[in-house]
Amino acid sequence: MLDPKIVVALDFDKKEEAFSFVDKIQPSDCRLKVGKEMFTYFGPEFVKQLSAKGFDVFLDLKFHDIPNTVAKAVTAAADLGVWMVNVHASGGTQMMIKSKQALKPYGDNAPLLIAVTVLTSMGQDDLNGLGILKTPAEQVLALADLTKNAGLDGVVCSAWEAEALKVKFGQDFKLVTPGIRPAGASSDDQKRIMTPEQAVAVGVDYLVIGRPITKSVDPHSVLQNINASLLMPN
Ligand SMILES: O=c1ccn([C@@H]2O[C@H](COP(=O)(O)O)[C@@H](O)[C@H]2O)c(=O)[nH]1
Repeated sequence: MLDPKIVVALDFDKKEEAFSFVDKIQPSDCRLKVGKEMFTYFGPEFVKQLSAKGFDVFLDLKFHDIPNTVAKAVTAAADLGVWMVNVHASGGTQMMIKSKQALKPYGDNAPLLIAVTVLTSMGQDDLNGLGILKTPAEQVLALADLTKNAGLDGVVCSAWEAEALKVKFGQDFKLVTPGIRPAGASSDDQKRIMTPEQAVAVGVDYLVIGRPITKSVDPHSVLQNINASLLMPN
């Protein structure tokens, strides 16, 4: 069975541009991530259109609210038929437990439920600004611990934390990492970055990549080249 590792962040403000990209690729090349921008513009119908083309969709809305509200939002995502959905681990244990319970009726068809730890755009200064004195790695570990204990399937983190998380939580605990940048690419607003090849080598399960692919002059070739690089031994 195909299990593409790349999840392309479809952050476009025009549906036509997103479809022009999607029409050049296959579900065997990558999965697709729909985040706040495209979901706010184009809604559930857009997600259904991507699924109808055969793509697994990661609905990256990072729910963060009281347990009842988040559990219902996660249920709505499951009804939409997405492959993966996420919440913020900092929403707390009860919020995560209730969200996981909400997916029970879906059995094997439930989406993977993962939790965001520390955004990849944040470094030590950003954490300190929030009054958090732990290092990003320590804070990720603490939030991943809450996530694992709440029974979720994995976390969103940076590839920098991947090795330690796999050692502590095991191979089945999924690691989904944005902040992936091919060598030489601009880091944009990302702070904790790693190349696709290095990220796979440290145990990342799914690589979220947006602008380095979608803003390039030949996005399809960039995607193919990254996929090819993942097959080569380091
Ligand atoms: O910690 C996080 C969580 C989510 N994201 C999302 O991933 C993509 C990254 O896009 P790039 O263009 O490759 O930077 C984007 O949709 C973010 O909302 C993240 O970057 N970091």
